[in-house]
Amino acid sequence: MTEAVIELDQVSISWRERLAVRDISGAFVRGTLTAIVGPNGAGKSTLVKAIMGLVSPVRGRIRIAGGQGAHMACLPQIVEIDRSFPVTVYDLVAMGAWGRVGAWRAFDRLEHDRIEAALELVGMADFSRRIIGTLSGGQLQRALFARLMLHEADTLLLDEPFAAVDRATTDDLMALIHDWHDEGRTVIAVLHDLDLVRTHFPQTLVMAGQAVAWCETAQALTPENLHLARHICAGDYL
Ligand SMILES: Nc1ncnc2c1ncn2[C@@H]1O[C@H](COP(=O)(O)OP(=O)(O)OP(=O)(O)O)[C@@H](O)[C@H]1O
Repeated sequence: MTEAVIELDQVSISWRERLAVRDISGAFVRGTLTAIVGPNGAGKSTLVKAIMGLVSPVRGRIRIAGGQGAHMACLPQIVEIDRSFPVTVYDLVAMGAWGRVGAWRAFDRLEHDRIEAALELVGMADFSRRIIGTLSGGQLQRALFARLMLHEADTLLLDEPFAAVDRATTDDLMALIHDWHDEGRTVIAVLHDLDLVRTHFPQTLVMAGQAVAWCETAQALTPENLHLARHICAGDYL
């Protein structure tokens, strides 16, 4: 089955009058595991935000199967998390269930069990009462993965999930991503580690404002495509 869950039709997105993403067309197919790679400033995060409906394209269309926001959840860049906010790990993870429960209603036993199970899966069961400001980068990222799980979304977008985490945490969290993929979910992750992409991600979108390649990873991550992406982002072809 090759049903598109997210379809991009000549999508351009601007940031303060400048195009950050230019004329990207293609589809993320249901159940696929796709990496988005590219140099700094290539428009990767901007594209993720547009797919989540947080910014609008200036040209083109983004079609989401089931409508904008349907069954999608996003792991933001860790730098976007306000770690000074006085919230416990448990409450941070519980926020993932707000879509079902609402922000102000008490959690029932089922939601509580879901939160505990997610904390257990990410290896954070013993940290549930800790304030998030006291966590290491890797511990916070584990907690954010648990929050993402609470959404029970069919499509998951992760923006640099392994930035500032150690190898062991990367391996544990990568195993969770494989579990989601095995369950038939669509997973899209912005990544910088190309070896990790080659090992784990069957599909890759190489960005440099525009799409340089969007296909099977071995064909996308050629030296030519990576060279081209670097030069486009450096402004050599303007
Ligand atoms: N919130 C923002 N503040 C400043 N510039 C932005 C912002 N959002 C987008 N831009 C600009 O849009 C372009 C694309 O940025 P974006 O963050 O999407 O790239 P990226 O590929 O995710 O980069 P990185 O790998 O460095 O995170 C850049 O030129 C950037 O300066």
